[in-house]
Amino acid sequence: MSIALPCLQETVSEITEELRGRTDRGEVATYIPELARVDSASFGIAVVDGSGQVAVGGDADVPFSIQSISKVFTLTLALGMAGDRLWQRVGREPSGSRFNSIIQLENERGIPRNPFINAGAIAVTDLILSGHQPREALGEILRFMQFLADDPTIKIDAAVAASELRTGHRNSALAHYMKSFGVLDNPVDHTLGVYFHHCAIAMSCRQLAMASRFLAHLGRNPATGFSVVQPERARRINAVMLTCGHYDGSGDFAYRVGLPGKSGVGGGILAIAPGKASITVWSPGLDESGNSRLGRIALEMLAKRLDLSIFGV
Ligand SMILES: NC(=O)CC[C@H](N)C(=O)O
Repeated sequence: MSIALPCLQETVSEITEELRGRTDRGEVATYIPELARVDSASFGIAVVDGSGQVAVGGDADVPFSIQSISKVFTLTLALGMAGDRLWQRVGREPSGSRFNSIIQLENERGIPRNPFINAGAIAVTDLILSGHQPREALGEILRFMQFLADDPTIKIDAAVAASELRTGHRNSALAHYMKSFGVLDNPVDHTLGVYFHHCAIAMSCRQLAMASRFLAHLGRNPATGFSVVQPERARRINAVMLTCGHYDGSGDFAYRVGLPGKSGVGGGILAIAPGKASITVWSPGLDESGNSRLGRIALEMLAKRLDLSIFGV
């Protein structure tokens, strides 16, 4: 059993109070029309430590669209299915490009740089889909999230999925382009359908922090002792989160926060303090790289005050 983080709830409450009045929140994503309807003033934070202590602030129990944060969990599932064979389809290098960029695919035989940019996540979804109907693959992903969070109420927001299905021309282009290189096995519309729906899972900060406990604790759920992945795999997923989890903002996030993290265009950020805590923040306004602006600031404050950076003080 890990030691409880001292002053956890006080620190989380202080940060929530300090950030509540900030007006420089960035811009809410509008390219998925349904996401534009979210209240930009929302702000939530949840931290779960290894002793089971949960600290929350603001809108920690309001479900939001997890978007690309789902890619951490699809990567975990796909590694469980395909093992290291997965790395033949997708690299593990930072792209230095926007999350939905297509340019590297042409020179790199349709192999996406990493599993967290859109192209990479679509390739990972295609692996999960192999041999299954889209509905079964999606059910598997959703049940995995419910199991990890220990919460069967987690759902897919059908309006967000439909909104992205209608407008996701870039993702469709990425998928067709990869298919032309033979990187995708399944019909493109099946793969995209599953991808859009797993991005549209709605979860609260608390649910996401609970679901990612295994990444902070050597692959095990510290509450039950259940092993989700081997310690080595948890370490490697965290490594890819640190180097690639914030697209072309990954270097800046590591510099400022010093934790493996994964952002989503819904304004959520999942961060892992190995051996200590799993953390989720949510503020829908984004910076120029498509990462939550206030979310990153909140994590920077939290890591500093609780001494969480993996690089030391
Ligand atoms: N950065 C993100 O969260 C992007 C995910 C979004 N569903 C997309 O494909 O564009």
